[in-house]
Order: sequence, then C-alpha cells, then structure tokens
Amino acid sequence: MAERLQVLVLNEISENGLQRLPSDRYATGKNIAAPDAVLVRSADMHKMDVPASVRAIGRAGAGTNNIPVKAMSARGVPVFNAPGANANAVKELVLAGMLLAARNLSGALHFVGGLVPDRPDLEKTVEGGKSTYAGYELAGRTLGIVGLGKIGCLVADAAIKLGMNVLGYDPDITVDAAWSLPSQVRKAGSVAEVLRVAQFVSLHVPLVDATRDMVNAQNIRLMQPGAVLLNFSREGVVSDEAVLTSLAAGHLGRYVCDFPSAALLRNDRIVCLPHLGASTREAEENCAVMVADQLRDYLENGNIANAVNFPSVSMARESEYRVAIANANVPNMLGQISTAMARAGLNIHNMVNKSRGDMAYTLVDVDSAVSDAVLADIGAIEGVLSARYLPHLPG
Ligand SMILES: NC(=O)C1=CN([C@@H]2O[C@H](COP(=O)(O)OP(=O)(O)OC[C@H]3O[C@@H](n4cnc5c(N)ncnc54)[C@H](O)[C@@H]3O)[C@@H](O)[C@H]2O)C=CC1
Ligand SMILES: O=C(O)CCC(=O)C(=O)O
Repeated sequence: MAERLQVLVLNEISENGLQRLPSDRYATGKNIAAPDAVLVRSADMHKMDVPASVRAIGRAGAGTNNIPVKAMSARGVPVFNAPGANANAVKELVLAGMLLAARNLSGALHFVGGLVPDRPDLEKTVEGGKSTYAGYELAGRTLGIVGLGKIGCLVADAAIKLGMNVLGYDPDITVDAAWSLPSQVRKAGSVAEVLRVAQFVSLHVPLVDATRDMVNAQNIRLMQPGAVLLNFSREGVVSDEAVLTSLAAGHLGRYVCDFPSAALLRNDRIVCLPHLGASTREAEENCAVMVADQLRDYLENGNIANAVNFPSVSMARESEYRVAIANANVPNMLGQISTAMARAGLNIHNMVNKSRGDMAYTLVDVDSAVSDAVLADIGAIEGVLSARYLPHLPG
C-alpha cells in the first residue's frame, strides 16, 4: 500500500467529514507528528509551531482568525474554509438572541429555576412574578446588520419574514449576496448609520484589523437608548469596556454575544453563549464535509476551491503526471518553470495559472513522470513557495 497522507485533527470534527478521507489513503488523528494537512475548528493555531510538512490547512467553519494565514501564505500553504456551511445555524441563534433579549428570557428562566417545586403557592408566585419579565415583540422593530455575507444575508431575510424593518451595511458586498437579499432591506452608508437607526444591531463581519473594536466607546453612544447589540462575529469586534460602560449608564439595553470573556460574566443585561453559533449537527457536518472534500482535492489533484489566501484553480486530469506550484505573483515565473521542465525533457500537456494578490498558483500536466531533481530545480527558483508532484492515484 502507498504511504498514507497524514491529517492532524485539532478539534472534534464531524465523522461524516473525516469519512471523506478514506482510510486506505489517509491517516487522521490528534497525534500525528509530520502531518500533510491540518483540520481545525476553533483551536488557536497562532500558539502552535505548524510543522514544515504541512501542505494545507482546512478550517471546518467560516472565520480563519485562529490560523496564521499570512505565515502560511509565505510558505505556499493554502488555508481552506467552508463558506456558508454553518450560516443557517448562526442565523437561527441570532434569532434566538433577539428573542432572549426582547422577551427577557434568561431572567425569566432564572426565576423559574429558583422556584420551589412543592410549595402550595407555586402558581401564585409564577403569576405574580411574570410581570417583571414582560417584553416586546420583534415585528415592527428595526434590525441593523453590519456585514452582509453568508450569515448577514440569512439574518436579514429571516428578520424581514418576522416583520422587522432591516437595514444593512457592507462596503464590499458581493454581487451574489446582493442578489440574495430581500428587496425590503435598506442600504446603510456606514456603521454609524446602522447604530443610530436600529433597535437591534447584529454584527456579521470577520475579525480583521479593520473590524477590531468596530463598536467602541465613541460610537456606542450613537445607539438608541435601550437598543440590543448582538455579536456572533468574534470577541474583539466589540469593545467589552464600551459595552459595560454603556450598560452601566443605562444606555445600551442588552448585549447578546457568543464570546464570554471574563469581563462580561455575571451581568444580568448580558446574555453570553459559549461560542455556540455553529454547534448544530447540520452545520458541523456541512463544514466538515465541505472542507475535507476541498483538502482531498488539493492534496491529490492540486485543485483549489475556497482557500482564503489562494486563487480558485481547477484543472481536469488529462495526464497521470501533475506538478502544482505556489509562487510569488511576479513576472517571468511561468517562463522559468517551463524552462526547468523543458531542460528535463518534459512535454507540457496542459497548464493553468491564476493569481490573487501577491500569490500565484500553477498546475502543469506533463506527458511523463517527474523526477525529484526536476521538482528540486523548480523549488529552487526564486519566488517559488512550494512545488508538489501529484502523480494520479489509481481508483
Ligand atoms: N459564532 C459562531 O459560531 C460563528 C461566527 N462566525 C463569524 O462570523 C463571521 C462572518 O461569517 P460569514 O457571514 O460566513 O462570512 P462572509 O465572509 O460570508 O461575510 C462576511 C461579510 O463581512 C463583510 N465585511 C468585512 N469587513 C467589513 C466591514 N468593515 N464593514 C462591513 N462589512 C464588512 C464582508 O464584505 C462580507 O460580506 C466569520 O468571519 C466569523 O468570525 C461565523 C460562523 C460561526
Ligand atoms: O467551529 C466552531 O464551532 C466555530 C465556528 C466559527 O466560529 C466559525 O465558523 O467562524
């Protein structure tokens, strides 16, 4: 049996996903010393020395802020994610979050949890206590969404169906996302406008430099008195300090978030969930299957779909002998690569080259086997970040 590809699995990954990596070709597990690839959910890979053997990283989810993407790009290692695969799960939890806030559900549940079962006045206590938890309805209220990607668009659609008014802000909205939005969604021109107008504000952006502290001490003041802020994006997108100050001043009504930092605990106006957004059977399976399929196609065929740091590249196999090269997006790389191949007497059968920002990626199918020496020649070209030989596996 040919040597199996080694996949280090850093978190619990749905079995349905792991099964996409058949055991005759792949070894998967938590204790793999020289992995070819890594499968991860939320584990913080910034704290880890990513072994030199790693050729690809698959994030079974959306956000990649737990992965050192820049360092991986410099090594020619693509980081795959699973766009949209957990979006419905997050959308449903955002709806739950709005209802938790509007109907005072966490306080109400706490009240009921404290009732004494065999007291004869139980019913009276329930009826007497309930007025404390009276709330308001979502229909007719305004929801502002920052980030109209996979999740933001689903939240917008669901909120419209619940009778809410929706406005959204996303300066880089994709054409597909814009097409998917209900026509009733109003376009906002800034985060400030969203904060000013909406009674509920839900954030659905990645954590990057530009979104860090997106809601902060300066702009939280723009929110309507009693408004609800929902953060299912990431810790860091909202300033905890700004939230605590605004809540203490009686300005912000409630904060609902999926990231329970120490500062946010034990505050009855804050609803903290333990990063549960994507924790449904369906989302875990969708993410794991999508990312395992992408990893496998990359490891075996060099094809790339849904990498956050590489262009999408796919070429049907027309030859048994394929070379995959990641290189800096600078002039004359293709010339040097094809010269190295020609020197070795290799005839190019088919080829595709694409770039994205500083990164370029090339697949070359040749008519005969490629030696280690040719691969080393290509790898030695200045600007080549990685070069792999991918002979077609039988089956
Ligand atoms: N709580 C949880 O368990 C989960 C959290 N997430 C978080 O939600 C984020 C969004 O996920 P998806 O919607 O799937 O990603 P996505 O990539 O489909 O959408 C993100 C959107 O944010 C927009 N954006 C980026 N910077 C912006 C800015 N400064 N202002 C306004 N819009 C901006 C982008 O243009 C894009 O349309 C993820 O990056 C992750 O951090 C995602 C899944 C689960
Ligand atoms: O895998 C998880 O549970 C986290 C999901 C998430 O935060 C994401 O997909 O960005």
